[in-house]
Amino acid sequence: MPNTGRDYDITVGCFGNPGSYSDQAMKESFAEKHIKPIYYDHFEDVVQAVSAGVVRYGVLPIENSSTGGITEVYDLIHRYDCRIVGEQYVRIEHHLLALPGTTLKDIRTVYSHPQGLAQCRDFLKAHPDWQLQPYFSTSQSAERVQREGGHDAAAIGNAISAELYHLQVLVPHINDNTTNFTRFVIVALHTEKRDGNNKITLVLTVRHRPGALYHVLGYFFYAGMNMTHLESRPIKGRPFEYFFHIDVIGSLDDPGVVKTLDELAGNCNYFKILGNYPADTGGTTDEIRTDRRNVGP
Ligand SMILES: O=C(O)C(=O)C[C@]1(C(=O)O)C=C[C@@H](O)C=C1
Repeated sequence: MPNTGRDYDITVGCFGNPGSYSDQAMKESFAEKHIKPIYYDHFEDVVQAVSAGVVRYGVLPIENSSTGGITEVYDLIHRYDCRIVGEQYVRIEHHLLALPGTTLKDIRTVYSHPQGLAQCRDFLKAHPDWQLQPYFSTSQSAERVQREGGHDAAAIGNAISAELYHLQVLVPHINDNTTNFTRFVIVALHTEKRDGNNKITLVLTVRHRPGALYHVLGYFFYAGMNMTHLESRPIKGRPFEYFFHIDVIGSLDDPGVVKTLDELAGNCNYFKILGNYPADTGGTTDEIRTDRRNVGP
């Protein structure tokens, strides 16, 4: 994040409450800053707070290595006209959390964020009698189990939540995919220009004719720009037409990249740059790369 010289001023909107994975992402991303976090129950609240200037930045999950794009977040960033100014990968290690003394036989209800439930589907399938209850975030689920104080409930969340909300880890490492990562984005109202911005996020629509997307992707291929993500989102009121959200490696300081994007924009019905920011190249991404070699069904 940029050094504003007035770090104590930095208000950051974060999804969930203390202990959520978004909280973890925020703390890693702003590790060297003094921030004032404000927590929100819904993804939209975070984006709205950024858009209204209540917070300077917002932290939201956008993509998971097991369950794919968190489509609501793509739509919100675009709809509220926010910009992406950073990204942070976090390794997701889900555990089954319950009050000390709880046994598996006691459990009737399991709370978690829908993503938490989706990422532990195989483990949960082995307990068909449990009622799966989607709740705001993983950490709020843990907090609820503590607050309600019953041995008939458990939450899916991380070890930080277990500690914060005085729960025991009843079953560790319950995510289906042992190499489970979520990519978080840092959003702001405006683009931030700084050295090391090497990833670009775009949103565009293509002309309605055969091969239009192929044609668009060809620009990246011929410019040698590595495309790291493509997500299609339906356009409201225009059935079977899509916004394409695209991440490519490149910097807007590079005249070749700017020229390629200009040409590309000329071939789209709609084209917007949502951000140019430093790709997260921390230790986690090296782990992801290693894991990519272990592909399987
Ligand atoms: O519930 C949380 O703790 C969150 O930060 C949300 C969230 C998500 O929506 O993807 C973040 C990371 C994990 O993938 C599971 C849940």
